[in-house]
Amino acid sequence: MDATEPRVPVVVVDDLHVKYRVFASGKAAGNARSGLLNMTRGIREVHALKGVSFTAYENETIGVIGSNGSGKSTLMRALTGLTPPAAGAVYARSRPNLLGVGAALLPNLSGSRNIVLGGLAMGFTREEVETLKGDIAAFAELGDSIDLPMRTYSSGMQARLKFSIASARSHDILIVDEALAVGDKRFRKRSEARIRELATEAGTIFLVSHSMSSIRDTCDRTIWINQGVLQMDGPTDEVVTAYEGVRR
Ligand SMILES: Nc1ncnc2c1ncn2[C@@H]1O[C@H](COP(=O)(O)OP(=O)(O)OP(=O)(O)O)[C@@H](O)[C@H]1O
Repeated sequence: MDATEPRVPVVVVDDLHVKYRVFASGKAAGNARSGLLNMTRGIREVHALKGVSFTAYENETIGVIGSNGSGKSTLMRALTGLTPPAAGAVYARSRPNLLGVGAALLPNLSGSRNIVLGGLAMGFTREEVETLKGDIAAFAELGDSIDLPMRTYSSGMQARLKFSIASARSHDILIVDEALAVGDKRFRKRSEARIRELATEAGTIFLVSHSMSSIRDTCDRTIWINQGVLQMDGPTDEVVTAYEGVRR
């Protein structure tokens, strides 16, 4: 992109807080006189995101990293609107899509039938699905297995098919959560290339991953979430190097 071109903001996250309320197994305090149980003692609050702020721009591919339980998935669910903020806000140009068609696929149907089903579930018309069917099957590289029921596929084969269906459509704002961790190395390289292609075709991509090589190969910018706080936000190389430094 030309450095003099004004950057178009696509997602603005403003001082976002997310809290979960969970019932912890503990001693519920009894109130002898009323006979009612005081359950409040058993409710624990997890403050999963504590004031996260950043702006994502058009055509950026942003890596999201952090250790287990740091708040990455919570942040992504908040972007899609699935998890409501306790405070702060998320503003987005259009609704961010989570890459995935998992729920729509049926194990007893063949790969080809699932391509049609998954395509329709993603909002393609019948004609569009018919046109794209061949490309989706070719990208998945499942050979003759494409005519076998999906329940006979290995988890890697299923992941390939899901990725191929989900990435057939370009999205304005796309969230890819660990989808690349499955599949073999060659497929991972091809899916990374496909993600870069989607980023140029359309808008903005968030890639959540524990694979630093995927993040380095795919993202120009990376945000690091640590215990619910935005620890660092900047060029991928700098952020990943700092992250790997503290994990050593
Ligand atoms: N539905 C939920 N109810 C209660 N607590 C939750 C819920 N989902 C997540 N949490 C808590 O919120 C915190 C952040 O979890 P989150 O799943 O966002 O982390 P993450 O960075 O995506 O982790 P991972 O790398 O393991 O996928 C954790 O402490 C987790 O236990």
